[in-house]
Amino acid sequence: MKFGVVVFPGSNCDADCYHVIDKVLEQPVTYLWHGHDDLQGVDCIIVPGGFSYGDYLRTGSIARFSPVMNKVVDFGKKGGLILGICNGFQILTEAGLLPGALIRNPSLQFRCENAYLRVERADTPFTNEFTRGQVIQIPIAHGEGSYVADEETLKRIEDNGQVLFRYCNARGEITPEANPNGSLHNIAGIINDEGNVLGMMPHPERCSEKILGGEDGLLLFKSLVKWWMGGAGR
Ligand SMILES: NC(=O)CC[C@H](N)C(=O)O
Repeated sequence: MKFGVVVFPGSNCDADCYHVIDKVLEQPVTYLWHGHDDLQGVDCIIVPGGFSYGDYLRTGSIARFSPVMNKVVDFGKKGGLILGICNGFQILTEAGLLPGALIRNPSLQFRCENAYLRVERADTPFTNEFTRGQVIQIPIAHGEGSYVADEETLKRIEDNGQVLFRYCNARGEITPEANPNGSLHNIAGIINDEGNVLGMMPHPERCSEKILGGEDGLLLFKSLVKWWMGGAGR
């Protein structure tokens, strides 16, 4: 299963994602330069975290106009697998591949810490290696990670089961105290209507090896490969 990691000016988690795919997951991976519009035949695109274009104007709002993003949007609309992490999630909402928006944390703080997440569904290409209701720990690192959407959109994504991860406490309870950034409904990650595009604020690539203090993130990458090898790729 061939992965592509998009690189914008200001991306800073691109090499971490590449490393996990290459050395831990042991799958083929290539970088996709923002200025090119060639997806190199990849099966899954990762839009990594960082500060694309310095977060000017609004996070993700400039990156969304990069030549590569035209192809990423086409790919997603045709059912291609896309994973947007942190700034990647922000870019995917700006590009219209995911509903809602990420705004500045109400605390006005850049939050860099471990967060507990509850896995809401285990029947998707991104979460089949987890169990439903599983509590996992994944680091967050962002200043603009507060998920918002209008009431109608929020109801639609909840009714459709598009929320895959919610911030919770160590016991898996969804509480305001466990919410690091004021996201509506404690939302940490959502998929699109069709289920092939995931955006999440926490960083699975930062907890995919024991030496980094945890491997919960690796299950997400493994889910993609399992789903692909299980028939989706043929
Ligand atoms: N780690 C990241 O991707 C940072 C995300 C974004 N630039 C923010 O601060 O909100």
